[in-house]
Amino acid sequence: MSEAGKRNPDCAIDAIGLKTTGAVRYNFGAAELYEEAIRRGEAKLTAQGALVAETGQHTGRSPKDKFIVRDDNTGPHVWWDNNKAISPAEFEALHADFRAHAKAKDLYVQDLVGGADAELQLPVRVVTEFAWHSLFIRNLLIRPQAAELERFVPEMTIIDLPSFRADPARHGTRTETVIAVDLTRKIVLIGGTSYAGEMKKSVFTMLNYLLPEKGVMPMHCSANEGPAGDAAVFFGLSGTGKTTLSADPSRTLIGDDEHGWGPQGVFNFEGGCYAKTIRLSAEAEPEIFATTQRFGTVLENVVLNAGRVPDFDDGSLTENTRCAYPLDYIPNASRTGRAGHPKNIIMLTADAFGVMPPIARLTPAQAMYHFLSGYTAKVAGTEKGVTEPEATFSTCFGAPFMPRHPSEYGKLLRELIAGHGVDCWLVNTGWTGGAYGTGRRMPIKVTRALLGAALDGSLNAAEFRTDANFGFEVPVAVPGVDGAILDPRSTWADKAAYDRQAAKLVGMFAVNFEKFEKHVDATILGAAPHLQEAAE
Ligand SMILES: Nc1ncnc2c1ncn2[C@@H]1O[C@H](COP(=O)(O)OP(=O)(O)OP(=O)(O)O)[C@@H](O)[C@H]1O
Ligand SMILES: O=C([O-])CC(=O)C(=O)O
Ligand SMILES: [Mn+2]
Repeated sequence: MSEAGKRNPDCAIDAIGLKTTGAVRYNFGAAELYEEAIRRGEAKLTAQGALVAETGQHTGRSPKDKFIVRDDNTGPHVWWDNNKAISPAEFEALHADFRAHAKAKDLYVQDLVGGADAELQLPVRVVTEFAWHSLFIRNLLIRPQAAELERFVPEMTIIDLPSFRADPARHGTRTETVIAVDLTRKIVLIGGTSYAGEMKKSVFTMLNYLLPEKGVMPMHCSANEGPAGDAAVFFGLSGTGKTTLSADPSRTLIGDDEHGWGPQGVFNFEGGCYAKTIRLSAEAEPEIFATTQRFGTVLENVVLNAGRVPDFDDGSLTENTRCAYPLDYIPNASRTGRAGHPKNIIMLTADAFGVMPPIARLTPAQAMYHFLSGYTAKVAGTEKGVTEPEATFSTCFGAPFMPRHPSEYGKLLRELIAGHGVDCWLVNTGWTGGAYGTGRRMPIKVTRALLGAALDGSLNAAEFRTDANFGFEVPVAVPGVDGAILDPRSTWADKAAYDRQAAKLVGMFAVNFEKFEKHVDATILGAAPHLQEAAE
């Protein structure tokens, strides 16, 4: 048994009101959790020593099954148009039923921390039914030192019981799946799903609620730092490239998904990464690929071939295949999880309409407009034979995780951008040469070259044109990049089709932004895209 495991493990669950006649495994490390997960038939070993688990029905988050307890404390502060409420009584019933469900189960407990800033950190106790979930969350959050564990007092509790089935009549849920968040008592109950990402995003949701009151901006972004100490943050919705682009051998990785920006600068909420692995290639993403080839990494819904080698091209379980690893599995990752104030903010979008340029410079007002819009596009399900992409607007680049009104986050960000003179950029990692179905995905090499120029400051010296539709500035030439790709219209064989597609997208932005109009001033409204007569 590990050193930490020698502490009375029952105390750890007692303290949060749980009891079980089963075993309680406290703060097990990777080796012990591997043995447990394999012994219990939860997971398998890959040929290279990673652990791989399947999640069954739920291979992604279930945002429609997420609920926040509406009480006197949260009532006035939560953005209820975006968050579903359950009553304190429904949560109580759920909590009691979770306790009953756990009463004879073996349970895994991890004492971890959210937030790399000592002043702002949130100690979290995570109790799971699955050993592999225990390893996942141990990889993802910050692992306290032994001395810190001795005096660990949890502020937040997560109980994750995938075999639990919620009862809509009794618990106020939509289905048997539930993610119930009590922001007041800092308890999250997860049932009816095995998707591990729910746990990490629960901590994110909690910090997104707690930190604005302390004047700290929580962000769905990755972050890294250049050799001159220049930090950059990369906002973006799922699949836009936060994880891929923040892993950059020339820069120190701070984190891949969730950060705070406070008076001291930027800090990671987490101690690990959760990377997409579909079609992962050693050539395009060597650092991330390497994490999948070693002991300790958790692969989720990745299919193995007969030799137990991961087949990253196999999306038969889901397109959302993932790997979860501690931050230090990336060479050149920060040991502190902290950096100074960002010099650059990148807003990532995967524009499947092929309308947006691969990079554009934003004014502070345009940055606020795009932050509140939170645009990306999803490619339609191939099985249905539909080729038309679907626009997604998710405010703050993370609406499912934002308990407060976007204007609160927007105000914080606006002040920080102004106060620190940050340069802002929009980067399209989506389609070029046409929309999805006609064009191709932006080569990662191109995106990296453009980002390199933005982050080292050289791009600011380029010649820019103003985009006719979006009003932002687009570089005309960048050393090392084929100039044609900078102007999306020029990459389309059919210019009229481009203009129609651009008009459609501008229209979608306008409709989406209506709900924010009364919350923003004229400067931000003036940064909205406007349809122009096309050139030529
Ligand atoms: N030009 C590009 N830039 C970035 N990623 C690209 C590009 N072209 C293709 N990709 C692929 O797109 C995916 C980007 O996913 P990534 O994991 O970085 O998203 P994310 O923003 O971290 O999402 P999540 O919040 O869900 O973790 C990767 O699978 C990557 O290989
Ligand atoms: O949490 C997840 O499932 C993955 C993620 O980062 C996101 O969706 O933004
Ligand atoms: Mn990611």
